[in-house]
Amino acid sequence: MTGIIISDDTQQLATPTLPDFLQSDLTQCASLPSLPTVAIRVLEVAGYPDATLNDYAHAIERDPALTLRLISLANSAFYARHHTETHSCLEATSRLGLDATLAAVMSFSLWRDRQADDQIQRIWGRSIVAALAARYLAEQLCPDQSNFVFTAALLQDIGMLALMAVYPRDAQELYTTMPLSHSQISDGEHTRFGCDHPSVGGWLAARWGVPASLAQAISDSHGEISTRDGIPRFCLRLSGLIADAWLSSTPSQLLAVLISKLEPVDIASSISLSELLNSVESQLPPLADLFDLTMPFAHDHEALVTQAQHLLFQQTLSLNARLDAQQQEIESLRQRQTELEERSRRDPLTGLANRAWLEEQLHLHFALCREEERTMSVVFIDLDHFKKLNDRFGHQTGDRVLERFGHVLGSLAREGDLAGRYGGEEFLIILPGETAKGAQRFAQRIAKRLAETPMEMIDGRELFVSVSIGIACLSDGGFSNGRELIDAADQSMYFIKRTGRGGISLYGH
Ligand SMILES: Nc1nc2c(ncn2[C@@H]2O[C@H](COP(=O)(O)OP(=O)(O)OP(=O)(O)O)[C@@H](O)[C@H]2O)c(=O)[nH]1
Repeated sequence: MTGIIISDDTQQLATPTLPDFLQSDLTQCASLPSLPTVAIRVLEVAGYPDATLNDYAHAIERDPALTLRLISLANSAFYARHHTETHSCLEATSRLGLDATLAAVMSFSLWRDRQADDQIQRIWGRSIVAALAARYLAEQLCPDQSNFVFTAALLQDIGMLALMAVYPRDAQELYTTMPLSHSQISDGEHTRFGCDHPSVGGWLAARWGVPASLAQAISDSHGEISTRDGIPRFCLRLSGLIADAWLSSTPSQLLAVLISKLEPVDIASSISLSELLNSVESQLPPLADLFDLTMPFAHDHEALVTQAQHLLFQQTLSLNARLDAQQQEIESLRQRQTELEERSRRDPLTGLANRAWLEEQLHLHFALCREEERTMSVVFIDLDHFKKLNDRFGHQTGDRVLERFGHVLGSLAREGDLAGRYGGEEFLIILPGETAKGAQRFAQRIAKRLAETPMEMIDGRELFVSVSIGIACLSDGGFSNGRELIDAADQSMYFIKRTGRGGISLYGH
């Protein structure tokens, strides 16, 4: 038998704190759920480390109605499975165990003087379903804590009773929207009261003087489903969600959500949801009778769980389809972005790199070659007498010549080289790793190709163009940046222009 023992340790657990206004309203509320003297006396007994069952029984026997209820509970199918009938308070208490006795005393006491309106019926209905589910889970996962988990689950919603007493109208509005899940109710409570009912419940329980560990469990009862805060908390929190599903008009949908929440929790794979629901259903009627409750809905559990799994499967399929569609969209956006980036680097007439991309790449290669102590060269090309060509044959012919020249240049550049149009009829080729001699050979190949290849046919006559080429090599000039390298190649090119055009000049040679 496991009892709730108040030790110094448990007393040190944090008492839930509430907003000041709420604490003051709760404290001043005359109709706040309270415990009758007998329940207070039982709590006092629970506080003695060496309290005996006899002490409990004596405290309870002062209230004959309560005693009768406890005896009925002990004789109910839930507790009496393998026992003979109990007739005394002492026998009942020893059969129930201290935790269940305490929970029963408090629940009956709280329940007894309340009008059994629909709302309260639902709150207690949920608590009872949750308590049975919590007990089943705890028996599977942490058997030595099952009484504690049962008690905490049974009392997890007492904060709702307190809020109904203090703010009847607000609570009425909020709770008539039930069946909402309790996480939705908690959101509404936060908006209206600045905190939710589990915190209020924990505060109220602490005020009654229940063991601090129990008050803490009540205030933690609606947290996230994980085993991070321990298995008993996991059972407690899961029990509330099961009760939400049980009471819902669309149980399979809530169960589907629940199954997906349980998927990442390792320990959950050992729980059979349909067995759990069957167990709750078989134990519910006697317990509901004891509380004079209309029994919450009965369900076909096998069908319900299958339906929930089917629903989850469909949701997963449609989620996957949505993810696929999103993935495709992201892929096509990525492609489009790559295309746009590529286009923004190209000269539209020749298809070669544009000036901005040439300069960016030149600075990169310059820095890299210096760092790796490699050389590099740039080749600056200017078409000769291009103005005359335009004037004589027209701008369109000029464009076609530029386009074809760009094609020739592109075909002569090797992998790793970057050929581009620097502006107008000027072209630049970056040759990473290339010496001045190598760059010169490259320039000669261009000149040779131009001498052999007409750039245009005009009235059946071939039109050839010549170019002036300047070359600068990193090893030849003590250059400190890419800009200086281009300027040097440009100067060499102008030397050719000045000395008659159609030639190649190497900077510094
Ligand atoms: N068709 C065409 N012409 C262009 C383009 N860009 C620049 N030009 C022309 O190219 C000509 C360049 O003239 P200049 O700078 O005097 O050079 P040049 O006539 O080649 O003389 P030199 O370089 O001294 O041989 C100008 O008439 C520009 O209008 C273009 O995209 N298409």
